[in-house]
Amino acid sequence: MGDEDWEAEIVKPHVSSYVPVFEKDKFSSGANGDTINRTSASSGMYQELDDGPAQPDHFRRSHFASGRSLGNRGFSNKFEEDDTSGFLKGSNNDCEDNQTQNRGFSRRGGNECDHDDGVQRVGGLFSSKRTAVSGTGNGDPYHSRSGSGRGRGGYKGLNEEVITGSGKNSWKSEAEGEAGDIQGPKVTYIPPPPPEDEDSIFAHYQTGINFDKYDTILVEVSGHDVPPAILTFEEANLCQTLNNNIAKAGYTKLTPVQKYSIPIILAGRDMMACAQTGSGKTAAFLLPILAHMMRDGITASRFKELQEPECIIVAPTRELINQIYLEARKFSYGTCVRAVVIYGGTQLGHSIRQIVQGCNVLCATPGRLMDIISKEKIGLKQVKYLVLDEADRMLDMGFGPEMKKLISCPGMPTKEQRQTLLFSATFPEEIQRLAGEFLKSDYLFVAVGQVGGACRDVQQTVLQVGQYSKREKLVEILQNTGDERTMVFVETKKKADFIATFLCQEKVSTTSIHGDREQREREQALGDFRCGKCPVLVATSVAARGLDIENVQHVINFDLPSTIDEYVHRIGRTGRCGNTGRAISFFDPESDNHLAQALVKVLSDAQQDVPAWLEEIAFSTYVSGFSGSTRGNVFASVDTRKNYPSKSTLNTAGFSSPAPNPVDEESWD
Ligand SMILES: Nc1ncnc2c1ncn2[C@@H]1O[C@H](COP(=O)(O)OP(=O)(O)OP(=O)(O)O)[C@@H](O)[C@H]1O
Repeated sequence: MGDEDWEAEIVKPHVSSYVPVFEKDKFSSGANGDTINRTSASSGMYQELDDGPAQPDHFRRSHFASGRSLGNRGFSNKFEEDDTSGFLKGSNNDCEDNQTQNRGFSRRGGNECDHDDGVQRVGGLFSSKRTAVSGTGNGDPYHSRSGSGRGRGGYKGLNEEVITGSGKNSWKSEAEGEAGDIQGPKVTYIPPPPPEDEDSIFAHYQTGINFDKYDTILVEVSGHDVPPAILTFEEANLCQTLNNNIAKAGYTKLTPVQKYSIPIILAGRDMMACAQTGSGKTAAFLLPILAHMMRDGITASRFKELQEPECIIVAPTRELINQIYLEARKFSYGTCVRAVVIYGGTQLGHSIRQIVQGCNVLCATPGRLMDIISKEKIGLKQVKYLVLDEADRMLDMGFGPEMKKLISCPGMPTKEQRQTLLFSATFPEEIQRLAGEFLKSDYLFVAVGQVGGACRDVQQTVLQVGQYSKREKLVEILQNTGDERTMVFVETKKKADFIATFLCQEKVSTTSIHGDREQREREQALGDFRCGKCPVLVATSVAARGLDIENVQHVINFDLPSTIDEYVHRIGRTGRCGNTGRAISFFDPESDNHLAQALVKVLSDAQQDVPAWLEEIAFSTYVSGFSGSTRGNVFASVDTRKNYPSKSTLNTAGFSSPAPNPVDEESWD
């Protein structure tokens, strides 16, 4: 029995959902009832303030307060003092908190993801036990990564785990943690079931004014024997129930990635697809998979001793996998296919209970998936479809090893026997090369153009703002945006709490999401943001990818991310599905110069204004041979394979009349 007494949990009826783990230690504040866990790993700001008797009352009162009147409160308040005593000092720690200073490949994807299940586990076939490898450069990029950021939910940095509570952060290797001295708390959170009524299941937001402009996007498909694209849902020849569900979801027209991916998947081909944020990649893989499952006549049965899902979908964060599950549930509504979601930060027994009720499509975060497999709660023999959403993230050093373990699990069909589908808005070359291990050699690569990967429906602005002026600028911007739903991205978990608190003090109704918050708090925060109760969400990169939230009009990069790909994902939280949005980024020349060149490329590719000062910085920090990750090409990402034929078309044209290839020739041969 591991840390979580899941067997007992299965037989015992639950007393209640929402069982807080640290009830005593929580303080709750503000009208929305949001809470901050004092014992969480984010020891910085909160513990400093909590521990001392001099904690200002207004801090407690204002945190997550509701109401919004951005008066001229100025900045000469308690937080000014904190600038030097707490936050700014702390922010240096913060930077170490989550990250190595390496800004390259090893940090791709930002600082947070969901490796863990909230408890530390030892032993077992797929135990979380990992060897901390201190060195890099052994030739295998996967070997130099950390295992799971365990404990409280976040990615703690490569090979390291932050031990808090001593007043300053110290570093500890994972191997030490494995010895058992950092036992995570037992996770008891049971997420509330999603609403079951049809209206809620099919609730959707409207496509935007630029939805039809998708028709002018260039698409390139490379590989042999490419199935022709379809132009309408009817051409996909899906069964009636699926068609009904598509109609109820409000889909009348295919997006480009759907036009190309659906026939490829229906033809049984492996594929890697890169398409801009918010352009419908989820339905692009769900619909053909469900169509095949319906054709093959599978039925979920709670009476099977061992559940053997036909489809496994993995994604890097809990909130994203939950969203994918809701899409799967929507499209499979009224069919015999049952989708299940399991993710970390929730009670393991709850995950198992969901599975044993019947599971055809298993949506999972990697940590929880490997746990369930190690406990032999699912069999893998029937897996016909394996989907990696945010595939570049799933294959990087953070999750890649977990994914490698997954495909070599006992019973898992080989890549020749299953269909593997990789989707993302970004796909760096080095990750594409790693992906070969997962895909059949004749996989197809679909690149749905949007220059540099940033969505053109997002109006991008970059402002030069030094570290010390950022808060003032943030408030100034929020004063002008009224109640617009805004996501504010910061680089560290502690800073997320700090800025959320600061904004609440400024009477901006704000909540925050990051990996040190309990899962219940994360879901509450997202819920409050989604429904507009808190129109501002301060987030770390844990919310950068995939989240599809109605009416996010605005993304602010309070801190720029370390990679340009992460920037593309973050700003993609707005301007989705033909809607327009705005992104404002604070560029601090003290820390962000390494991004200048890539930013100039992304901005100019998306036909945005490029500030002269940014061009100057880019020029002065010029790195020869830079192509902006996989950029330097009209497509977000290009197929790195050589000698594969490719065709690019306007996506309305199928493959019959290829448009002139706008791609520089050396990239496509
Ligand atoms: N054909 C369609 N017609 C109308 N709405 C659609 C269509 N396809 C997808 N959508 C909607 O567009 C929104 C964005 O889709 P989705 O989340 O799949 O984008 P994505 O490409 O996966 O984005 P990201 O790269 O950020 O993960 C969703 O609300 C989805 O329901």
